Amino acid sequence: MISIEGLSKFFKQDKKQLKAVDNLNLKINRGEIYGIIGYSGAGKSTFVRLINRLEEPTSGKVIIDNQEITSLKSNELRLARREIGMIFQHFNLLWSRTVKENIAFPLEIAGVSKEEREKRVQELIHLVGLTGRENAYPSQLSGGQKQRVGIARALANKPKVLLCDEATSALDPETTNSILELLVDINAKMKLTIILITHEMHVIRKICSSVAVMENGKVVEQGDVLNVFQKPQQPVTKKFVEQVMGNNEDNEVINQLITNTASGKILRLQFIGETTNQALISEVSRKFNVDINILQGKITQTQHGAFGTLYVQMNGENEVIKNACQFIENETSVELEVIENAI
Ligand SMILES: Nc1ncnc2c1ncn2[C@@H]1O[C@H](COP(=O)(O)OP(=O)(O)OP(=O)(O)O)[C@@H](O)[C@H]1O
Repeated sequence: MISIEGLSKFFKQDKKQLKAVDNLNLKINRGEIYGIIGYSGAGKSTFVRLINRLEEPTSGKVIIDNQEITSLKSNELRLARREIGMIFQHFNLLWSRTVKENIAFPLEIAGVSKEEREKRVQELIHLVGLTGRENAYPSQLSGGQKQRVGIARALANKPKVLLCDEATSALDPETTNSILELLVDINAKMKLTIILITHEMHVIRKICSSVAVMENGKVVEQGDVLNVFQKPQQPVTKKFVEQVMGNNEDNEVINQLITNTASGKILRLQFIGETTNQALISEVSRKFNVDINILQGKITQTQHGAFGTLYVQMNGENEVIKNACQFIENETSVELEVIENAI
């Protein structure tokens, strides 16, 4: 468990005090992938750098598994840092060293024997999918491969925690996905806690179980990713959710659907953590002899199942439609709202 208590970092800027991180309080469970999202300048990087004390806090505590990181002396801090790996947006690799030598670097510093180093480096190269590239230099690698080296290096000393500072922001969407999948794989295999900062909600959606939203140095909202997607409270959170879901639920859209739909009933289906959204439509259609047309909507996958809204048109006899609706309401976790009888 990681506990952040009253953590603050103030900088002096033009004789004024800038509150980059302002009284942060968070609890992060062991083994989870915890996302911190915020726009540029929100204080995310400063926060993540306070966790391993790359930045010294103005006040407050960081406690990892009962060890107060913020009160450690420099010797103790050096040892504690072996248990906190970090990866960066621009990879921070050593350009004059090969892939193998970059990954071995933290092991050399930790005084690991040559034989053991070589064994561990081979394991890591295999883990991050870089077999065959051991002797390449960073300049010969793609962005995704460079980040794989960064990840292998961060994992060399078998840390308990991995900090990811905008680790996919310099990568194209496809490479981003492959790096995110690698992080999920590592999280499951090594049971390590991942704290990831980003300004992209799809990164949170894809791999995080919990999220905190930062604005002006403060956490303005936090919770399970599904809950935050379902009921974003703060304007900034709503904007982030719209990055993924769009903003298609206004009355105008619904009115248009009603006008354009000639028969049957229009239903709004809200999926929250559902794993079988496609199966539901075909199941209801088969079971009740109704036709279901998907009119519009968006379903997206999170770590805890599907989330989103579908507008559908259901055609059939009134009594049958009623039974089908009752089935959806009573037998599934999908929330149903009958919008309107089409004319
Ligand atoms: N060393 C520093 N000295 C002075 N001000 C700083 C320093 N580091 C960060 N800041 C300021 O603190 C605020 C938060 O910066 P931070 O980099 O943590 O935000 P961020 O959310 O990570 O944004 P970005 O994604 O753009 O890096 C900004 O206003 C920044 O200018």
